[in-house]
Amino acid sequence: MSKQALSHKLSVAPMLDWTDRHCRYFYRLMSKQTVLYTEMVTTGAIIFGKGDYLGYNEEEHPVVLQLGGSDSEAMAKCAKIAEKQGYDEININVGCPSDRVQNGRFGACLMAEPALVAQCVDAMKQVVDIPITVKSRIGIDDHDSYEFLHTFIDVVKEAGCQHFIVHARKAWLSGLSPKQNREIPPLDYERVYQVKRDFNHLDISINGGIKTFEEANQHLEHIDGVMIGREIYQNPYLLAQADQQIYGSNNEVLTRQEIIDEMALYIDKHVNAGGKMWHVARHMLGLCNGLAGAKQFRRFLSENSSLPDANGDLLKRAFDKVVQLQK
Ligand SMILES: Cc1cc2nc3c(=O)[nH]c(=O)nc-3n(C[C@H](O)[C@H](O)[C@H](O)COP(=O)(O)O)c2cc1C
Repeated sequence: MSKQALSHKLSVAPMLDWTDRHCRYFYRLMSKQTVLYTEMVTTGAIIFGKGDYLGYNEEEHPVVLQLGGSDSEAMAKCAKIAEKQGYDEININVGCPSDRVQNGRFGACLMAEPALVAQCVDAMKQVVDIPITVKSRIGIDDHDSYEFLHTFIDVVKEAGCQHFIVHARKAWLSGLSPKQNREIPPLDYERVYQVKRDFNHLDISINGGIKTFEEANQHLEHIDGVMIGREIYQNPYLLAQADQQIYGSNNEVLTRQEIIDEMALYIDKHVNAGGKMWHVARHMLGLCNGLAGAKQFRRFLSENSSLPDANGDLLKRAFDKVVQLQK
């Protein structure tokens, strides 16, 4: 029996070097319902790597592993490992344009090989019960017609992928850095809405340039889910309103002070286990954005979180600077 698909009305995008386990723990404090994606992890790292690439905190559920690869055997092997670890879903990266990723034959270049992506989905579905989903672009390079996107979805859905997250900007596979390719060429939301109209029975999420929950709710009139990346990373306190504003729930909205207190405990645990405060605090620099003292908070953390004795108390002291300015 396949496990139930997650409710993806809102998700935080997979972001390499950003959405690690500490970042996701922080986000989960603020929203119980938003779906969280890991950074992309490659099949090579999981199968041959020495690090703990799949580690996460139990509190993070619902949490999705984003996998990079295109060898169906390796993808199936990793899917099995991830399911055993307790991940709620596995998402295939068909959106990253970087050269490094293209050399490994995964990421956005796979949009040109829908049969290969379908083969991966099929192999993975044969060995796990959790959903297998795909994150893609609307097109790549000169393959930017609606038919190209339609064919991609059509072929991959036949293998049993029921949920597609479409970044509404095409990928340039050469000539632009991945960073530049997150701003150029322009977004085309209408194209993603068209996918939903044509594949009404599939779950379709939209991604790219979404900054507020008002915008998100407008998209949700056309589409099943909204994925937000950079805006949440830069302004994480936005997430504290997500359960109420997106899911219509009565979950309590944590104050920044409550978040600081919880994260101070988490940092102490991490530091006592031999970790570094900065690895957690770096994701929290934007927590006070919009408040007087936000700059001081950011600066104090940046300057002090790498000191050898940095711990949860330092986070509280950083926030005290903000509290003083509110009086
Ligand atoms: C620092 C950074 C790292 C990213 N890493 C990944 C990744 O590992 N996998 C992926 O599918 N997309 C990755 N992306 C793209 C985002 O998931 C998202 O599609 C993109 O930022 C557009 O959404 P946004 O405008 O809401 O940020 C990354 C984006 C950023 C800014």
